Amino acid sequence: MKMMWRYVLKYKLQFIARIVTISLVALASICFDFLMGFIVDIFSQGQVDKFLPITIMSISLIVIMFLTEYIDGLVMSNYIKNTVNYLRTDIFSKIINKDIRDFSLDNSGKYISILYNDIKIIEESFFNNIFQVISSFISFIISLIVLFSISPLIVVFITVFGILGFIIPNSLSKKLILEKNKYSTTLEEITSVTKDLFSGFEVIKGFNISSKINSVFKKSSINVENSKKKCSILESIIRGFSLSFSVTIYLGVLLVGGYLMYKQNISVGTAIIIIQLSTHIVGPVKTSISLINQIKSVSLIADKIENILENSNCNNESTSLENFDQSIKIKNLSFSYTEERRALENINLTLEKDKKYAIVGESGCGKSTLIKLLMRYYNDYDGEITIDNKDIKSIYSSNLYKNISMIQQNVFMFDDTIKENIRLFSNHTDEKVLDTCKRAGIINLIERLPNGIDSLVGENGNKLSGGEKQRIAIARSLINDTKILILDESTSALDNETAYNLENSLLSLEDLTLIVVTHKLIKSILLKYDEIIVMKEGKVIEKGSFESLINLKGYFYSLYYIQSDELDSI
Ligand SMILES: Nc1ncnc2c1ncn2[C@@H]1O[C@H](COP(=O)(O)OP(=O)(O)OP(=O)(O)O)[C@@H](O)[C@H]1O
Repeated sequence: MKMMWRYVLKYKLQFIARIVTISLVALASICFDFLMGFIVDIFSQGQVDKFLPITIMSISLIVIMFLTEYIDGLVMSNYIKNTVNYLRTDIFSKIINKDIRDFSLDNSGKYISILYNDIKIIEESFFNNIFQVISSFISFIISLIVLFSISPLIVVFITVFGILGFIIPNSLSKKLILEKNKYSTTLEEITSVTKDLFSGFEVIKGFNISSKINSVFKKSSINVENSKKKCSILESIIRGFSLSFSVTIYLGVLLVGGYLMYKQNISVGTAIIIIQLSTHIVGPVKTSISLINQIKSVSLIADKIENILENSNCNNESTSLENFDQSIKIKNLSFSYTEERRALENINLTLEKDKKYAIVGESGCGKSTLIKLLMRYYNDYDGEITIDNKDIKSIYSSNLYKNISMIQQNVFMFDDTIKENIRLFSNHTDEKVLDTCKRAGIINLIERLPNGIDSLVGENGNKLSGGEKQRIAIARSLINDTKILILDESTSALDNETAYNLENSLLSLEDLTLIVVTHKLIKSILLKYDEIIVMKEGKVIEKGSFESLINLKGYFYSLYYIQSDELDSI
């Protein structure tokens, strides 16, 4: 909850300004009560000479009430705009700065739900209500002081019933807090489910499972509505209690005021002022209980957001790496995703600058995991990875990712132009983008498109083929003159000829350290690698040139034999 108060007070001046403006609105409304009393007294006592001044006062008050209400609205909308925007962008940046392990602990639908559903609940139940409570409190105190000066008896009566009216509904608030939290969880679930179902649209159609999917969605939707219904019922019980107590107070004040007037202790005008002021006491007692409960109900949501945003890894970046000059060294590297099984075990490797490495092995042997650690996707491994003798954990991200980049099997495309997808919103010129397109082998595609590099790729590149997306991803790395390029099955979507040409051209780039994870064991390509790293069950079991591994007649030999008909010709 502390986190929420930090956001509430982020724009302190605007917060204070809003308190001032709501106080003015409350004061203007109390002035109106007095004015009503004065007007009644003037006429009941026949003071005609005061008619003109009271008319002028009335007109002035109308103008003041309009202005205070208008200024208060302006101040409030400004405050909410800035605070909610700050809250949302801050949460977004915390999510985006998570490391991959932390990020993948939660379904991305949860993050989306925080950014939209939870923030909406927080805006409505927390930010708006805080000011309403403050406003009610100000009206309550002023009215109470004024009433006390008129009749202490009325104040005693109000205080007793006010306290009772506060305590009883308040005891229901804990239940409401829990229900609100459940409601937020069901919203999260439905967002995750919807996101997953839409992502799998093609599978749903292809396997004709629309009706089953409808029932999955219906179940989530029913959960949301049931949970919302429980919250509404609880809120109406709380409102019912508040209403009963406030009506009791209101009627009690009326009776005492009427009695005082009957005894001629007070004038008719003063009786009207008492009745009017009591509405400023009853109103706040009635509303602030449910407002305070709504504010409290946000506390569990706030705690949940805080937990989700917590980052288990602290940032240790303190070393610069302007250029990659020597080698990457991996020493005694072990890593597990889960406690049950090691994905990598005691890996020792040296990858020298400008050399070309192929990593091979059966599916699930740990190839992708190894390169994810090289990319620093995960930090919690045993052993050490250094680049030019600098621990990669300590290298500034900006330096690390300037020197090293990776292209994966599934290429992510922004819903933007080919140009922006290649230069990733940096300042490279069109000429440079086109030149890179040539090197990555997509210039033919670009020339066919009416808008060239300014053509839109569609949501996640759905206007492009898998092979085109992979070539755009390669161009994305080449444009930044990356020193170390890692390909994780990146040519899998290309036809054999294109894949061969692309890999060949990357292998011929002299100032590039190339690390390629591959399943395709093609002799003519493998011969060009300086070293082939062979993995099995999380370990590096063989390494060397193609010739030496074949001569070894070990694991690589059998892998190659299974895949290749060429063996006889070696
Ligand atoms: N995020 C994850 N959580 C838990 N286990 C994982 C995760 N990613 C991979 N693994 C497991 O770690 C092991 C190594 O996976 P990895 O993806 O590195 O294999 P790979 O050799 O690249 O396989 P492939 O050639 O099929 O891509 C596998 O047993 C896999 O199931």
